[in-house]
Amino acid sequence: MRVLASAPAKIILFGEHSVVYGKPAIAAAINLRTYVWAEFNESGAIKIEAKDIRVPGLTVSFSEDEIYFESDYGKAAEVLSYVRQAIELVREEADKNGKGITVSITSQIPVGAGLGSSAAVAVATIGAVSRLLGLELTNEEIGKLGHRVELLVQGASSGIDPTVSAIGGFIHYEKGKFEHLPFMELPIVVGYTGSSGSTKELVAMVRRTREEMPEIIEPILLSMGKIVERAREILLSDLDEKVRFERLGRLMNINHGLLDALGVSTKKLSELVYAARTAGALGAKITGAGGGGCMYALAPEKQSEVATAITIAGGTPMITEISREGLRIEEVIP
Ligand SMILES: Nc1ncnc2c1ncn2[C@@H]1O[C@H](COP(=O)(O)OP(=O)(O)O)[C@@H](O)[C@H]1O
Ligand SMILES: C[C@@](O)(CCOP(=O)(O)O)CC(=O)O
Ligand SMILES: [Mg+2]
Repeated sequence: MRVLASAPAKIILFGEHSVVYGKPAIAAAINLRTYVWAEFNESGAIKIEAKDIRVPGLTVSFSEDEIYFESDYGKAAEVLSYVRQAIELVREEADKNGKGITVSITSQIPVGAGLGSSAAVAVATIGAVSRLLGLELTNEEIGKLGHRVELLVQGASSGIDPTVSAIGGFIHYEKGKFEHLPFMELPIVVGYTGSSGSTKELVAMVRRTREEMPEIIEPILLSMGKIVERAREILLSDLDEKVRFERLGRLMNINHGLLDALGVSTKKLSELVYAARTAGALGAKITGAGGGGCMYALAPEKQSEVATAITIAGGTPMITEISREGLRIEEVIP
């Protein structure tokens, strides 16, 4: 039997980092996906084929007639830890530790770019392997297991990414609980800096700063939570669309400034943010953990101008759509 599952990337519209400290956040699934095939193998071992992830620490030596490969096994194994933990968790749930499983991954989501590639790979792996082992889990339950995977690998995780990747759409999230917001098309442009940041390291950095100067950092996190509350009210209001977008844009700009204050922006991210605003975006901010990765801009009727400005500033624009669907079982071959 072979099973193919897929799970989407996300953007965090408001509230990354503060969500780790129990504040609310708003996120949406987007139409970039990670695909995972799962099947049994005869060896009894877990085998992971990650087809488009770079393995750090690889050395290749050439002599006259031979090629030697050396790899830093620690680093290589670490890169695959989300997938490994996802498989282990499902095997524990299914109580079927004996059978070998081969998992094969292809992904459209840039890695370490703030678009939730870690959550998508965990959710798609749990989806494929749980179906292979005959477990009947809801997407919501799979989102919770995805959260456990992120906690095991990163040490800290709010759970918003695996939740939105599993259930899809547009959500308000707070302390493990989510509410679907009414589905709406948002005129956004994502700008990718081309560099990456590690969520594990950035979350740890914010934690250290908060421990060092709580009286300064706590009010910033509180303020981010207040931004989310206002954004939710605006999204649920019957205000005219133009007014809604203007207000959301202002909140995005404040949220970006606060993320910068936490130290998670980079020169390139801020350049893309300012380029987008100059080209007519109503608001622009980092999405995800930062330290590289992506920003997004809200740009009604200005999406192509903003995309051009992001390109001129050295970034890669992506005009994405919100994905209603979360985890999907694409194929089951008996
Ligand atoms: N296609 C993939 N195959 C295997 N692992 C992946 C894949 N995509 C992402 N990952 C895992 O997720 C990590 C990146 O997660 P993270 O630092 O949270 O950034 P983000 O979730 O923003 O992309 C990678 O280092 C890798 O361990
Ligand atoms: C920084 C954070 O709020 C979001 C991280 O998203 P990403 O892994 O950078 O896509 C962490 C979390 O919510 O667990
Ligand atoms: Mg992540």
